[in-house]
Amino acid sequence: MTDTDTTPAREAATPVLSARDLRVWYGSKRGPVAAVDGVTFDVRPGETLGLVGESGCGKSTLGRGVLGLLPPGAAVDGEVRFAGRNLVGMPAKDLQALRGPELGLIFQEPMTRLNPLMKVSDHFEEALRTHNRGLGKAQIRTRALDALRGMGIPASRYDSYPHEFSGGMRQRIMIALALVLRPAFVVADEPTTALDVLVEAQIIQILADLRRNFDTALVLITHNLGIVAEACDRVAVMYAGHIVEQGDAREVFANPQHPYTQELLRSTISLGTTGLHFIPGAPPDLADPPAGCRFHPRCPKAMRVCADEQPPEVLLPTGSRTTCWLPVPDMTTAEGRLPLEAEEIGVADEA
Ligand SMILES: Nc1ncnc2c1ncn2[C@@H]1O[C@H](COP(=O)(O)OP(=O)(O)OP(=O)(O)O)[C@@H](O)[C@H]1O
Repeated sequence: MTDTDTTPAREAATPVLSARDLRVWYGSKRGPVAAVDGVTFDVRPGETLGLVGESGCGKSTLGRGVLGLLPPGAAVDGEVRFAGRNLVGMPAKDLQALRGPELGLIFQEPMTRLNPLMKVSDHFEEALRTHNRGLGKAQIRTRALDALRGMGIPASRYDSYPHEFSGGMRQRIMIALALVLRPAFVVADEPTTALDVLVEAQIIQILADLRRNFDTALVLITHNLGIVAEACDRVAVMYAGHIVEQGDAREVFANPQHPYTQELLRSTISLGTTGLHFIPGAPPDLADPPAGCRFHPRCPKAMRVCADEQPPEVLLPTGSRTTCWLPVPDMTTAEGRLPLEAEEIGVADEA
């Protein structure tokens, strides 16, 4: 396959958001936790980038770091280009002004984001008034009801309180609230985790409509590889603070290059699953990650070089990128390519 075979027209569009060498640390008793450690990616208009990886690999930190929504005590470095400006280091007031009308975030716990004392209508009025001062009450109502209808919430519930809705409905209200401002870029962090599969399918459909209708660029953080296969144009696979593989979602799923992606895909349950596969061991402590490739202690294809040196990022003919020594035989010695025995890396017992 050539580059052009797998490159959609969208690839040519200027990215809405570009992250370059983004790093985020948290302070901890054990020293700094490098939760995002040198991450680079682009998201283009109307594109959905799925961000996947095991728990604790830094997905939420990346999503929040991009939007400047990190807790106190977190440090961030690198560049996040959006509308010609770098969001990293931008004054809080300027960032606050971009959030909502330009940058949106959909969280996974709606009840903690909706004010129990405010009706749904109050939430919409507050969001729209803050960012569209010229809108009258009737216009606000029309915009809000349109957004709610799109989420399957009837107009008759406009004046209800959050506790009067089911969990799935509250999540849809939250999404409507984030989308009513039509932001150019949205991070959706596990937006469907707590929901049943029918509501989940509905929300994924709504997110797809959103990018089709408004060209919204979306980063979708999820544990569910099925959702990525169905709803994402591109996928980025995160392991221990790094993106280890990224590319066209269909290409990566059909032809995963990084052993971590291969293992992650093997661990997924499907109708054809005959036995359960899991990846031995656990992601490393990010306050003290292993030298070389961070996946090497768990990698079934690890070589000596993987334990010693960080792998380079390799651009593959398909347009995918992988950070792995396997595709670069000419960059290491024959000895470096000898297989690494499990006992040499201390995971023999766990495996
Ligand atoms: N506020 C914090 N203070 C200190 N460490 C944190 C904080 N938030 C996250 N971490 C650490 O940063 C690392 C990445 O966490 P993060 O929540 O970003 O991962 P994740 O891939 O989104 O996980 P999950 O899928 O479970 O949400 C973990 O080691 C976590 O313990």
